[in-house]
Amino acid sequence: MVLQRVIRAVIMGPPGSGKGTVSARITKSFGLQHMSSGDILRANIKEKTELGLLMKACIDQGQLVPDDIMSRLILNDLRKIDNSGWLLDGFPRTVSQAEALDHAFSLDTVINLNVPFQTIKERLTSRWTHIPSGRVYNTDFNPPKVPGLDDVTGEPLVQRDDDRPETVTRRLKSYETQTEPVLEFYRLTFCNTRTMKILKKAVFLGFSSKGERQENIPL
Ligand SMILES: Nc1nc2c(ncn2[C@@H]2O[C@H](COP(=O)(O)OP(=O)(O)O)[C@@H](O)[C@H]2O)c(=O)[nH]1
Ligand SMILES: Nc1ncnc2c1ncn2[C@@H]1O[C@H](COP(=O)(O)OP(=O)(O)O)[C@@H](O)[C@H]1O
Repeated sequence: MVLQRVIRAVIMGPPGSGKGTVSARITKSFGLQHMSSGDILRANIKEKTELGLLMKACIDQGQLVPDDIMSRLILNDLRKIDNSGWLLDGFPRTVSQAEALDHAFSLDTVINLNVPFQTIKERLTSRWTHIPSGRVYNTDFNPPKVPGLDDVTGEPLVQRDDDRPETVTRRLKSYETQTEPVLEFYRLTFCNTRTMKILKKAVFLGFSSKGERQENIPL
């Protein structure tokens, strides 16, 4: 099904909660463009751009890229694709980024994946990624057809440097302190300033601890 009107949506959730996996399904079903901040940063690292070289150490250590750099990068890219609908994955990660996005675009929906940290730690140790496309696999949940190779291109899969257990712990901590407040920001923004029409459309999606069940919880 391809939607006729432009939909602007954000998908949130801790690292490893399944944002990339779920985004691929949503964007295919609804004809939206998928924009992943992590994929954009990893493409810059792979191509050894100035930004990629500067940000690699920060990302490998599980720290967030500075807000001003990130907001400029993502908002510029969004403006280029804004004539079609989009689903934003990995941005905003701080309240400051959410405010920058809010000044530039009006969102229709925020989706939140609620997955316990212990489940995330297990998932990330078995995550394998095809860096050029951002496709992700999992040796338990959705293994590639040929072990170690991407289903579409046949190119090798890698384990991300920042999926090491000690870095994952740091990223989850940063999620708690810097990103969870963004959920509250959206609860307040949607409740206070949007019209009832928009409010009715806004949903939070909840997933069970195993990530399989789905609930629609109106804001
Ligand atoms: N068991 C299980 N694994 C999942 C599910 N969704 C994603 N995964 C796996 O968990 C890992 C993290 O998912 P990913 O989409 O990369 O998460 P992101 O970091 O939030 O974008 C990957 O190895 C996925 O294959 C799910 O619903 N159940
Ligand atoms: N919006 C953002 N603000 C700051 N840093 C970001 C942002 N998006 C991605 N990054 C950096 O890139 C890393 C990987 O991001 P991402 O691929 O979204 O990982 P995951 O979904 O596994 O958390 C983050 O840990 C962080 O260092």
